[in-house]
Amino acid sequence: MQACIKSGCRPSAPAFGGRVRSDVRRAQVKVCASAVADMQKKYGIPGSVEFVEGQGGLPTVMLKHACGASAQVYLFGGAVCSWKQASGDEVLYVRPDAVFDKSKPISGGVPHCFPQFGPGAMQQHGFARNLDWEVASTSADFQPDERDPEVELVLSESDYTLKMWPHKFKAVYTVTLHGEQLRTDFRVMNTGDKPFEFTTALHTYFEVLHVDKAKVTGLKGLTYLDKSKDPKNPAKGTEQREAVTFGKDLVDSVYLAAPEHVELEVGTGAAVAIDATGWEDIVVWNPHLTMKACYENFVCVENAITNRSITVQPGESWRATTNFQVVDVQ
Ligand SMILES: O=P(O)(O)OC[C@H]1O[C@@H](O)[C@H](O)[C@@H](O)[C@@H]1O
Repeated sequence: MQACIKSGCRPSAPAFGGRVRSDVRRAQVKVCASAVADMQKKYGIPGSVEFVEGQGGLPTVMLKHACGASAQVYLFGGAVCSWKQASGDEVLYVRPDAVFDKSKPISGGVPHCFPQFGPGAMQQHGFARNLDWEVASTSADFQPDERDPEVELVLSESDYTLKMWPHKFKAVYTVTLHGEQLRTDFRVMNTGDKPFEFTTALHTYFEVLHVDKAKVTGLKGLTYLDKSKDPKNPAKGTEQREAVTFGKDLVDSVYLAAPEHVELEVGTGAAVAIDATGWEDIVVWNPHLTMKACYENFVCVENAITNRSITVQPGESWRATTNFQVVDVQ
């Protein structure tokens, strides 16, 4: 039997919020409706991959697995904003202050931090979560006996990105549903003629029953940088606890050279197992009272490259994958 994220359930809070000026919104929705229809015609796969308008009329792609699981990906930011189990239970979290008018990144789901995790020279977390990604392809192949719906998104340099980061690149992000598992594959290619460097993360927001009950396991013994007091001069330490806990204060730590498998217990008896390749660090973040309205409901566990920059030579690429799965707490 599949583990259920909400066993020991509570009613979930509405995931999406935010207001957009109505005239802006009407214009945006009109443009978007025809763009979405075009995408559906070109890339839609009946029953598996469907292009629909999301919040604020933004284009999204819905991945639907035969088991009943689904994922919704916004082209703005290339952000997975919903991942539901076959039961219909949501695993990710979108903050109530999230806006869907492109005035800022969507605060929630799985935003990209690229080409900078931050703090640093450019805007916090870079530009990839502020831009429209393009659909490169979709598929729904048997893997092996059911179809795995998949979308491949791409982001390349533009005048906007070149001003901040003077490099030619192609970022390719593939999101797949394999049964109830959510899989991501992120590749960064250097399409220019000089090497470049970047840091990056998948800034994943997970819904928890209550932050007091949430725990991240698998980090014991690791060196961490605690950014909660001074992000520019983090305090270094070694994690002594079997589980990182939350709810008493701001938690904002980067765990270096993290293992490929960590788990977030969400407080219901279920956990999200995160299996990664290519990522090196894990960032654990909960804003505590700096976000009074919602901090009790989520924890971010972020696969990241933060402590050193990745260098990619011209014509070469870097790659990292994640596999998210709901499991029962052992
Ligand atoms: O940009 P967002 O989604 O509000 O997230 C901000 C937080 O993102 C986390 O990744 C950082 O570790 C925190 O330091 C930062 O405050």
